[in-house]
Amino acid sequence: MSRATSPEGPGTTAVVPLRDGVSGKSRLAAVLDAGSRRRLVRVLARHVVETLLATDGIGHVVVVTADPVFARETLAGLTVEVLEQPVARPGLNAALEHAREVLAPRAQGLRPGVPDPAPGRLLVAHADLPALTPEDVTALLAEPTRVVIATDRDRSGTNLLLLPFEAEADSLSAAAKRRNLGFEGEGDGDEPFRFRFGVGSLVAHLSEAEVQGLDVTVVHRPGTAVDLDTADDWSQLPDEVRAKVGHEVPGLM
Ligand SMILES: Nc1nc2c(ncn2[C@@H]2O[C@H](COP(=O)(O)OP(=O)(O)OP(=O)(O)O)[C@@H](O)[C@H]2O)c(=O)[nH]1
Ligand SMILES: C=C(OP(=O)(O)O)C(=O)O
Repeated sequence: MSRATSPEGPGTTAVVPLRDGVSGKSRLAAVLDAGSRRRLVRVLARHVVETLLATDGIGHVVVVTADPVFARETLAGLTVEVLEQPVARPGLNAALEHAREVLAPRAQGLRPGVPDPAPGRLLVAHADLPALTPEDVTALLAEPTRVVIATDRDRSGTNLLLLPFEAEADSLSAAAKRRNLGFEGEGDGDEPFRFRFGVGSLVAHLSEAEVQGLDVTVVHRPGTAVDLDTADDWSQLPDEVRAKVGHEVPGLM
């Protein structure tokens, strides 16, 4: 069941990055034609957004995409905000930076005057997690650390990432730590947590948390670990999840 969400409501803001309906799921091209891949992207994105909407503690769900028409069609009927990724900022990490820049000022004003035990948190959730449940999301939100990473099946990637909206007060020292660690192209301070999704993103995000002085928990749960990118991922899903997704995308069975 969907809960009503609004930018003014309490809770964590969830951001779901979503590609267009044409270029995604390329690693399944050998087993699925373009129409079926598009259908799959839609089915998975709806599942993730519905799961987030059904989770207590998620106050607002935002999808960031370069293809808002596809996203709106895909998510028709769901209480979700579609945020357009600027053409000048291509790629997954840039999409998330854009979303954070738009959403952070709103998050700061979520509940003026009301003490919040976990103010201004952002949850990034990939749009291709077929086994994700509200219980999984609740478990992430309940972790006591400021950063929570739900890793993927082989424990090298990041499928969900929970973090504070804002850079820590000591972000000047964060910039210095980055330079000490030999990261290139660093600024002078006031830098937020850098999104580093891509190959090896678990280690990259752990390094980023260290640079920011943020404590971190790594979570590995059946519902958060399988992002559906390959035929092998598909084979690892529980039977009931495969039956449900396979019913909607017949080419997968
Ligand atoms: N807004 C946005 N989302 C992206 C972009 N690239 C990937 N995503 C989303 O980020 C999440 C992880 O994507 P990936 O698994 O890396 O890519 P994919 O398109 O699902 O699959 P592949 O084509 O096999 O890489 C999914 O929710 C994608 O829809 C991008 O450039 N912009
Ligand atoms: C983007 C990532 O993974 P994938 O491309 O496998 O979805 C990641 O784990 O950071």
